[in-house]
Amino acid sequence: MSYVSFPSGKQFDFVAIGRLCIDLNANEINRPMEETMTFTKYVGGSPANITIGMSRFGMKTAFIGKIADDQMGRFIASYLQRNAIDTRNVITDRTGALTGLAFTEIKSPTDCSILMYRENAADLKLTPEEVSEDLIAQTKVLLISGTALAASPSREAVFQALYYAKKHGAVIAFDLDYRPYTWTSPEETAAYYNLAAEKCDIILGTREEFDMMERFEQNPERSDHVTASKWFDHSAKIVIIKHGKEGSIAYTQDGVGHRAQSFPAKVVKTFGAGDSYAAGFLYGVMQGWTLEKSMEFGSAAACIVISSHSCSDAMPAAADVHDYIERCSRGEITAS
Ligand SMILES: Nc1ncnc2c1ncn2[C@@H]1O[C@H](COP(=O)(O)OP(=O)(O)OP(=O)(O)O)[C@@H](O)[C@H]1O
Ligand SMILES: O=C(O)C[C@@H](O)[C@H](O)C(=O)CO
Repeated sequence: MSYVSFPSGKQFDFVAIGRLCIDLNANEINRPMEETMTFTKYVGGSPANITIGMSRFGMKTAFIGKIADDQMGRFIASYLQRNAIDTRNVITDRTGALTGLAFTEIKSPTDCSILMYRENAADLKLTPEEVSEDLIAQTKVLLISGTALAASPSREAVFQALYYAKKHGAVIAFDLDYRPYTWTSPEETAAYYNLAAEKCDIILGTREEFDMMERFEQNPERSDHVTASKWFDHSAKIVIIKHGKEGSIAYTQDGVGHRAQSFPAKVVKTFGAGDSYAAGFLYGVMQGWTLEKSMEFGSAAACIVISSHSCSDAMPAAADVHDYIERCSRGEITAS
């Protein structure tokens, strides 16, 4: 059964808007940042990672965002291009804004944190006038991500993109991607997240991210079913609530909860699980697979990324994900 129908006759399968930054992932893992001496540089930012994932699955993709006018910005643009992502709407900032940097600390597979440098970040400078209506008119799916809502003018740029997506019939996916360090107050955060989510067809978030949006007021029991139901009064067709290693549940308008277990993984770090899960899941539903199969595919893609050093560069091809699922079914992969 198909819960979302994707428009046909579009040039792009998938366009995302939002954060483009640099991840500097600790090379010396299993130790605190104070003792970490070297890092490897990767493209980062949740929507960028998801787009790279979709492109590796063979989807036709493009990105809408803003990069700094410096070596880091040029590194990001060329990496996207090498991954066959259309960058016609990746704008170069001319105001002296900087590329956001995320230094990751990998103390253990379950204890990872991020040290962010996001003062005057270029990605938050994208203006509504810079969002290309033509590009959004030409995509089956538009993905938005929460961090771009944290400040103006990027916030208004996202709402402009939502307007164009509705106007031209693109399916809208929202990865909540809540990063507290980019926001100033819980009230402001919840207000903008809720306003954007009302307009979206597919909403993906962790239990904690939905808690942030609900502020515990409407749902003191933290029930996934209560969380999902609210969005079906707006535009949502699918609401996914992720529970890390415990798996995920997708609710549909008929009130049914579709569950997916996670797969075993030799975890290096947990960053990037949500991004690869989103890419795998969206790819699956765009192939017309069942929700269960799409979630399974997303869960296996997540395992590949969390077993690797990076988020973006580790995004797998579809054959790698199928292979991972088969190896798990043969008992060849066990948890770390
Ligand atoms: N330790 C783990 N072992 C196996 N699979 C995992 C693990 N952690 C996450 N996953 C898989 O990844 C999916 C998404 O993970 P999670 O709920 O942690 O998302 P997230 O918090 O958005 O991720 P991120 O850390 O990238 O922000 C889960 O539903 C699960 O399938
Ligand atoms: O901005 C962050 O929080 C880190 C990102 O750059 C990282 O690539 C990520 O978003 C993983 O989900």
